[in-house]
Amino acid sequence: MKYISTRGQVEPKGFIDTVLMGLADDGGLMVPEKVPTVSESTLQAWSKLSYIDLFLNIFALYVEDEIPADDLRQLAEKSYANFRHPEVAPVRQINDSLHIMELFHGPTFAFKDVALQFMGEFYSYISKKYGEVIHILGATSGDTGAAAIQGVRGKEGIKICILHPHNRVSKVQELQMTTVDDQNVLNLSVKGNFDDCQKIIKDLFADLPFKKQHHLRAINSINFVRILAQTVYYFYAYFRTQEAAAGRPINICVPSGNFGNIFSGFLAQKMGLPINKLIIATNENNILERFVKTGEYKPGDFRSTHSPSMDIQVASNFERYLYYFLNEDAAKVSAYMQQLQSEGQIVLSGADLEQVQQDFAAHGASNAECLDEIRKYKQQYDYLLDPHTACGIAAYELYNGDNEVCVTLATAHPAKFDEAIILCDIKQDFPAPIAALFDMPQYQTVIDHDQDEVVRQLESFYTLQV
Ligand SMILES: Cc1ncc(COP(=O)(O)O)c(C=O)c1O
Ligand SMILES: N[C@@H](CCOP(=O)(O)O)C(=O)O
Repeated sequence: MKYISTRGQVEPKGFIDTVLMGLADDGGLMVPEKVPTVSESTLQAWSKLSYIDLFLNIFALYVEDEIPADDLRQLAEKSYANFRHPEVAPVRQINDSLHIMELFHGPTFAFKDVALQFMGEFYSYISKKYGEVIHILGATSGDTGAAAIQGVRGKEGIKICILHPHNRVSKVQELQMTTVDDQNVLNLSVKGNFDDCQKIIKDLFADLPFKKQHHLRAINSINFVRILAQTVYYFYAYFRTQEAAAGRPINICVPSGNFGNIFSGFLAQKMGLPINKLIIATNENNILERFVKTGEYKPGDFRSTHSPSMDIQVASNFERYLYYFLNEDAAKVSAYMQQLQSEGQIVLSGADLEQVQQDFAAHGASNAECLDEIRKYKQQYDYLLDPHTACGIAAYELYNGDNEVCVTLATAHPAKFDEAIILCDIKQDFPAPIAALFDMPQYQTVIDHDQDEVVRQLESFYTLQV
């Protein structure tokens, strides 16, 4: 299996080189040269597998012989060993049409752990086996950073620097990142928003001499392995729901920001998983909703909402979708991305827009709707939603048709976002690992939104002996 760039200017690469490259060297995103498809009989066989065995079967199609099967199994087992639920990502039935897949049983209580625990193990393996220097650089609206830091803290041969928007992540997210005192971790709290942080790191990755000199590696969903690891739970969600669905079509509804999570669902669908509808749920930063409803992809004004991890206007995986939408024509993708940069928007209409609407439904929940859903589900089902999942539930309620079943992905534990829960007049108990954070000292450097300052911080971090 080889991987190529959505912009067509990178020589085909193997799996490991693709992971190490992160953002493609031509500014695009890496994708498989050919998406492997699975037959109905394979789906049938996979439907009984444990989470880890399913992971290994899916990864085998993409990694081929680059990582020996025993090594891959060990990496997967280690990655999921410290999840609090034996199933990794259990599915709970809420009522006849709604199932919730809980993706928050990992160490940092958000769905990012599912892929980032594996990435931490994977980078450590590559560093030991091939002597690669791993200097992770990432941007976060709160969850990716916490999960990535947790995945690699204290690991030999790896340093990690995470940029988060100053005062724009929840208190628990901030504490999860900044109470880590390992010498291989640097937290930069940037006076700006997530899009500013993401732009800085993408520009640094695009500076190829800088990237090479400092061995920069990506953990955000620009890295294809993040997408692949997330694909596993779409299969798992589908299989766990099939019996209760009893032949009814199964939709999957996904709280979305950077478009990485839902793109993993799109990939699962391309591989042959018969998901009926993929429903995009966003908040008041509703660029994805506007795109699906009107064909206009245009970053708007940034809004701070009750679901801060989805406060994103520039969704980096949109380019991967565009690539498949444009029938894998890299030249057209480059032209569209050029247009986005020069004109600030991409507009699709007519049959193109109809195609988008066949691929996705989308809803951007208002702040009020988000809180209403939290209150309603607590009252009706005694189930406490986190505000991102609550946006998902609002979209499920709008788009799940009669006689359809929907799995809504619960992307975080409500304890991470108590700011929203308090507004609903609900008092929750914090799980012990979260409660413990409040007594710990914090380590972070607050900086202006300034790429040169990030470079200075990185250069001094990389000279430190850890
Ligand atoms: C809790 C939570 N829900 C949803 C999302 C959106 O996921 P994605 O960025 O992959 O679209 C994020 C972060 O991105 C998140 O942290
Ligand atoms: N919500 C994310 C934003 C970054 O998304 P990623 O999937 O590209 O890592 C976060 O929690 O940081």
